[in-house]
Amino acid sequence: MALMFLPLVGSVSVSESLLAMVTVCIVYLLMRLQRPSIPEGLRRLPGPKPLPIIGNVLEMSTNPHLSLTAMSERYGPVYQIQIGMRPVVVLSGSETVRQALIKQGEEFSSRPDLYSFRFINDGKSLAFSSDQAGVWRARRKLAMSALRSFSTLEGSDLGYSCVLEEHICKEGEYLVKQLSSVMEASGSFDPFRHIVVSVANVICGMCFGRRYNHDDQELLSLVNLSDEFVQVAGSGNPVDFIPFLRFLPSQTMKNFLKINARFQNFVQRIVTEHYRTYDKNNIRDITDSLIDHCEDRKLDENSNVQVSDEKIVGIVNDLFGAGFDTISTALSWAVVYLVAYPDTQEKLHQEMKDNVGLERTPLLSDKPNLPFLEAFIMELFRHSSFLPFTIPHCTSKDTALNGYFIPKDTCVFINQWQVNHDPALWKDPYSFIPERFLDADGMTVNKMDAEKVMIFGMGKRRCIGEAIGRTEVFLFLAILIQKLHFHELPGHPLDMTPEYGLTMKHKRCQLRASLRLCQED
Ligand code: HEM
Repeated sequence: MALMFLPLVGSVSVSESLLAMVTVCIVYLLMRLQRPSIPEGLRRLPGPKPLPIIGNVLEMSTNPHLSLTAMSERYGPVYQIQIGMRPVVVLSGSETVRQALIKQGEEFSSRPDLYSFRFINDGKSLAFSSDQAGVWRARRKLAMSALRSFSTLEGSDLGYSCVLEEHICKEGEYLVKQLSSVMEASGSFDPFRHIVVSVANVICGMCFGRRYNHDDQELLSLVNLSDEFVQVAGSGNPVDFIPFLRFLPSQTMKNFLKINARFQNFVQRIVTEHYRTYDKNNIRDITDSLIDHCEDRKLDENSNVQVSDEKIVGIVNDLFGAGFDTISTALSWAVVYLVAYPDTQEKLHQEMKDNVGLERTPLLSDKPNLPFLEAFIMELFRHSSFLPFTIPHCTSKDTALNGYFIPKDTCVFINQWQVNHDPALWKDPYSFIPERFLDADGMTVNKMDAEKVMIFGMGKRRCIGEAIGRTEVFLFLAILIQKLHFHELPGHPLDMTPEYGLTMKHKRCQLRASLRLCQED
């Protein structure tokens, strides 16, 4: 268990360690003396007894989604752990999560001020920063409207319902060609390495009006760094909660800072170019539309909230970052599941053949005729739960949940993984069974069951890219299933153990794919 500290702890002298420990002990004792009193009628939160200084860090293990799920079986859907000296409330169970994020949404919608979040987008991230509520609301509204207008724009080609669909279909077809040529040249391919470029190109098109070649070194070096980003930004990173760890040398933290700086530079250069070529009468993409908002000073006319230009244009940084990592993780997992469950892969291909055919590119309008594909995607979201926790939340005032008192400014973890594996909600939750989402006739997806899956969060902080995410996963996957047959590389058995982080990825692997012939029986 202590292994999780190793990347964070370097060589320090004995006297420095002692001084740090004594300081921490004093702070710990002071904090215990200051424990909030519980208002009448409410109870103190249950939870495991914390150790001095480190709290419950050792019990969290390297897979907090599993250990915190196990704790919820013991302490119930609302309990408190302590990471270092900071109390953290953990929520699980669909009803409790819904109560907190929807019915008491206002009280649970802030973000905690966590150390690692200060480096994301230079501390100005829409998703991670602890912006004051009015500023966050204004930026979120702007981001949603920019996303909506640039994803629903009319496509230039006949047959596409919108520019988003056109982008995805073109990138999907290009991805098939790319995988085929890599297969021809090398005999195997790394799914994440190629999917991430195709997905990044879709969001780059919307945000910056450009696409990149699959061999573009600058884009590749950026998108392939996301593994280290998500490891640090995942819920429960000790450095966010144990202040003295910040002063110890850590390669992981150094890499995290480097990734953020590189990301920031990449976007900043594109934004500067956009400012230089901005033309009010020709708004080319989301970056232009955000610059336009700044120029017009039309932001949120109904409120007096002032948001800096930097924070407005910086929204594009969040959209680009969230827009490629989440979707490429989902799609890369999807390909791995297709290989792990070959009968399911064949059933999906057969459904495609029967309802779309093998000649034309699948479209969004085919969705109602591909219920098994929809069920497969729901089961992929549920079973992999590749976003095991939402981004941490924080209480904006003293509140109560299920009769327990939760003080203002308490960090809150929402365990999506637990909701998706709760035996009270799902029969045989650890098995991968896409059919569980189909009605008895096998022809329609049961919407009530589909809504129980939690992967985009819920309530006021719910993901603003959900519609785009669902569209991309569906269309890219439809194209891949129609055109390619995926297999294991002999001698390289699949390892489906996820690596914990903000988004959990499968281990990098080599797979094989063969082109499906159009006249195949
Ligand atoms: C399959 C794809 C995706 C998944 C599973 C996903 C999931 C999530 C989750 C769990 C959250 C945190 C919710 C919370 O803290 O309660 C979130 C937030 C967010 N997502 Fe996504 N997301 C996806 C795609 C996207 C895309 C494509 C974009 C943008 C183009 C995007 C933009 C954002 C933003 C800006 C936030 C922060 C919202 C806020 O704090 O107000 N996401 N997403």
